[in-house]
Amino acid sequence: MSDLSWMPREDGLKDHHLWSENTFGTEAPGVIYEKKPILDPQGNPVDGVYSAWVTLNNPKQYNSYTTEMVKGVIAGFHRASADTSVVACVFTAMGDKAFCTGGNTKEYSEYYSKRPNEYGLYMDLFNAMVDTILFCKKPTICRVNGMRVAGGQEIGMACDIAISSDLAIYGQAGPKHGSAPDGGSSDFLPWMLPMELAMWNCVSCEMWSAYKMYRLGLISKCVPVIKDGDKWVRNPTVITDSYVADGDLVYGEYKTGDAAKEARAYVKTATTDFELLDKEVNKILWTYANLFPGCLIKSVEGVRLKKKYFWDQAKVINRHWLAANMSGEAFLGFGAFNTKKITGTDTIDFLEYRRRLAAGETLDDVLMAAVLGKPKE
Ligand SMILES: CC(C)(COP(=O)(O)OP(=O)(O)OC[C@H]1O[C@@H](n2cnc3c(N)ncnc32)[C@H](O)[C@@H]1OP(=O)(O)O)[C@@H](O)C(=O)NCCC(=O)NCCSC(=O)C1=CCCCC1=O
Repeated sequence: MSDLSWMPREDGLKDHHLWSENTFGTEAPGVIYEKKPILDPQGNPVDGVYSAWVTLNNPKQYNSYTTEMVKGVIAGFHRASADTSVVACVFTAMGDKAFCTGGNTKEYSEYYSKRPNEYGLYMDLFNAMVDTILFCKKPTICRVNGMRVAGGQEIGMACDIAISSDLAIYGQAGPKHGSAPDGGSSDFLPWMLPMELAMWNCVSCEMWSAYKMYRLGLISKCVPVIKDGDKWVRNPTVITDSYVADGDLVYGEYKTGDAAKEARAYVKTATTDFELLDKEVNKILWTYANLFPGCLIKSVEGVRLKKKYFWDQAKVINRHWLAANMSGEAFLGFGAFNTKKITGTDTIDFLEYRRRLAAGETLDDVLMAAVLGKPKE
């Protein structure tokens, strides 16, 4: 007897989503979740297969993520993961300035500093955000629409592939503003850049151009977004027309002097258009759509495993250090950045801080007041 109709079976689709659509919204600050049809190479939408877009929406604060937004990102990647009609998940942000500049420094300074237990709970959410990106059962693409800095760099690197606007800058901010790049950068950067460059990028807080990161292999592609009439203009603040000058590598380095001033002035008033960025994203989505979904995600996760290796080892102990640090250097660093309009300076007096530590002073309010800026008259 070959008919199995006698076996009891349950029909229909189960709902595997953990969060409702209410986690998302279109009001800033927030996270937008959208499903968009996959486009064929001619730009025509195809039936029944989608990309999921998770969009950080806090452009006034350079798309830094608030606590609520962290929850939105977790929900977004989980929703994409559990939706079989989704081919891949695109992680991007609103506007043309920033993809994300990390944790919200206003929240860090005004709420989390001097509240280490609260920040520990926040870090549990932050870690879950990186975990959910790395767990997503769909390939993930970071569509870098602008600067990718600090925690923004970390959640961006958690994605499988990055396609970038050529106006974007990349770097860390922690050691300057009171934290350590422990939300993924100290784990991912040494895989993705040569070790010495990973070290310098992690600690120096220098901002490197998208072209430099393209040259170094941190990102897959970097495209122009300035449109002058019908002409695309590559970021004029960066050297892109030569590789070597005077025996040194120059491709991707910033121009200096008058050339830099002129280029910066041009960029300030230029019109941006993300058509080429979206074309690149669509090309990748189309490639994915035409692969076996099971074999594709197994291959992706096989590579991700290596990224996860160091992240998984350090994320829990890092959470505890970051929580404790909220009572010390984070109070100073994020406090200085958050009060820059009041004091006129966005960092502490590092040298005075070092002198006082060397003299064995306690880290009390007297020391803190001595190294922070003062309200302007
Ligand atoms: C270098 C910058 C990214 C860009 O500098 P610049 O181009 O000069 O712009 P600004 O004038 O500084 O910024 C424009 C306005 O945006 C506000 N802004 C920018 N970033 C943030 C942020 N992260 N949170 C809140 N608001 C932000 C800025 O205040 C301006 O507002 P205004 O009202 O004055 O117009 C520079 O902006 C910069 O360094 N930003 C701070 C980066 C930072 O320190 N991020 C947090 C690092 S820590 C972190 O992300 C972590 C993640 C997980 C693990 C632990 C951890 O610490």
